Order: sequence, then structure tokens, then C-alpha cells
Amino acid sequence: GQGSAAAVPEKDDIQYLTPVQIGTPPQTLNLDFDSGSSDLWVFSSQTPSRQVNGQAQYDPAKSSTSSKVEGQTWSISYGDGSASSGVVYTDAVDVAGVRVPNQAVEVATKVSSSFSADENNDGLLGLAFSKINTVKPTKQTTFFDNVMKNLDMPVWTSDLKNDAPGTYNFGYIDESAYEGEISYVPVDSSQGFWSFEAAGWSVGNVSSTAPFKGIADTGTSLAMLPQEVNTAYYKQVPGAAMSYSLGGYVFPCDAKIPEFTFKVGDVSITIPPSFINYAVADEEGKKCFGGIQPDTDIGFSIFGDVALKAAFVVFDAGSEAAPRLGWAKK
Ligand SMILES: O=C(CCCl)NNC1=[NH+]CCN1
Repeated sequence: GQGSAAAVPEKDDIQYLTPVQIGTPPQTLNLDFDSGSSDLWVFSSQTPSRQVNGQAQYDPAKSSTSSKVEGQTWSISYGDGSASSGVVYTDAVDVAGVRVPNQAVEVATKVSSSFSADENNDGLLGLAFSKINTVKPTKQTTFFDNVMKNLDMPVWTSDLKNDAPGTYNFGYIDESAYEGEISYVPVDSSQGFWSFEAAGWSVGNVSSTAPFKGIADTGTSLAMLPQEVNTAYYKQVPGAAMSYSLGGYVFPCDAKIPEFTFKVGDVSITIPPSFINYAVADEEGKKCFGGIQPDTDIGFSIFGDVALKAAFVVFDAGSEAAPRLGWAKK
């Protein structure tokens, strides 16, 4: 089988939401498909009402196909400091016609303030590797791991867009969604992420051919890149500076900013200036926040949405012996 689902951006493309049907009769929730984590969790009838602020809530009691997985709990925290926790059910989960009859649906009994504040986000659907699923004592498997055997190809793809709906496809590669060749690189899934080596970068007339490690992460908004990339990039932006109060590199909103190119295998992906002028950062509306920020405290780079929306990306977990990532221009 195969399926195609919309990836609808929230304000400033901070994240992308995709409708998912859970249970019988189907309850539709809009979830953040996150290749940087491996739990499918949802706002629910068991989420304290003071933590619910407009989100859709999954109610297992209203689903004839739900069943509680006794004695199992989960607790997750993300790179941005957000967190959630709760208990576990299984139920039918359908994404664009691709169906898992008994998917672990992690029901939130607690969510952190940034989740409560985001009324459009009803939960996350993890698409990293199942080894970092947080359910204890019995780790659960991701939606992609569960559907892979039924897919025409063991792949899913991302085609995110700037301030416009994009697409997540399951089980096939849409040849009309990209240009030129797809460059495949090996994935090291030992940390549970879609981790790969980029082959270098360039900004203006400054470039490097030194490889650097990063993860493809649809759940992170920005491109968190090596400090030397940030130094070289913002040196080419008049008035740019690191603002500890605003939380990163900012620059005058009317500054002319360069594009940024990174290489994966023999394909060069160029992030246009419009993606890097990420959002207004201050009250006066004069300083804008950069879409490229340092990865200094993480230990690897994160190719989040700012980078992913410049490319067509194939998350391939099974065509070859090892998982691999394919990157193409579009
Ligand atoms: O947590 C991370 C970073 C992994 Cl190194 N990405 N996924 C995510 N989901 C919500 C916020 N961020």
C-alpha cells in the first residue's frame, strides 16, 4: 500500500501538522510528524483540563477498538525543553489510508506549557527509530515500523514547503516531487535518529568540504548547524549579532542576507534567504531571528524544517541492509 498526507504549517512554519484518524469510529487529530522522536502521543480525555487549550482530545472510551495496555507508562522530553507523559492504549491508526490496527497510542496525562499553549497541535507521531520509544517496561514500535511490511516500498518521504502545505508520503517516491538525482547517504541509527554525514557547506565565497554529522528532524523548526557555519554566515549579514536575550543570532529585518548551501553526497541543497529570515524577534519588529542557529550544546547538527523545506527527503529504512537518507533538489 501507499498513502499521501498533507503537512500543514503552523505560523512561521514552526511545525507542520498532519490529520490522523484514531479509533472506531475515527477520531481525527492533527499531529506533528516528528522524525526526531519515536512516540505517538496524543492529547486525550485523560489530559488535565487546565492543560488543554483548544486541542482535539482522543477518548479511548469512545472507541470500540481501543484497549488499555496495563502497567505501561511513557515520559518524553524534546530538544526544545518541551515534555509530556502518560499511559498507553492500542487502537487503529490511519494516516492517509495507511492503517495499523493495533498501534500504541500514548495518551497524555500531563503535557508541558508549550504543548498546552499550541492549540493546533493535538500530539506527535514519532518517525525516528523505535529503539528510542519511551514506553516502559515494554518499548513500543512506531507507526512506520508497524506499516513498513505493508508498504510497496519501505520508505516515507518529506516534501515540506515554506508557508504552504507540503506532503508526507508513505510507501512510494513521487518522481514529480523533485528535480535531478536523489543522493542517498548511509544512516547511523545507533542513537535512534536519522543521523547522516553532510559533505560540506558554502555561504557566499566561504566554503568547507569537511564532513559533519547531523540528523534529519522534521520536529525541529530551525537548522541547528556548527558554530563555524554560524560565524561564517552571520559575518556576511550586516548588523547580525548573537542575542542572548532573544535566544540566538538576530539581524536587522531589512538586511540583505545570503543563501546557504549544504552538500549531501553529490547533491547540493540551497536554503534561500527567505527561509533564513525566520521570524520577527523583537517588539519593535526591527530584529529578525535567524533560521540558522548554533548546534553547540547538542553534539550534532539538526537539519530541521528550515533545511528540510529546501529539499525532497527519502527516509528509507529497508531497501538496503542499512537505513539510508535520500536528498534531492526540488
Ligand atoms: O526533540 C527533538 C531534537 C532531537 Cl535531537 N526533535 N523533535 C522535537 N519534537 C518536538 C520538539 N522537537
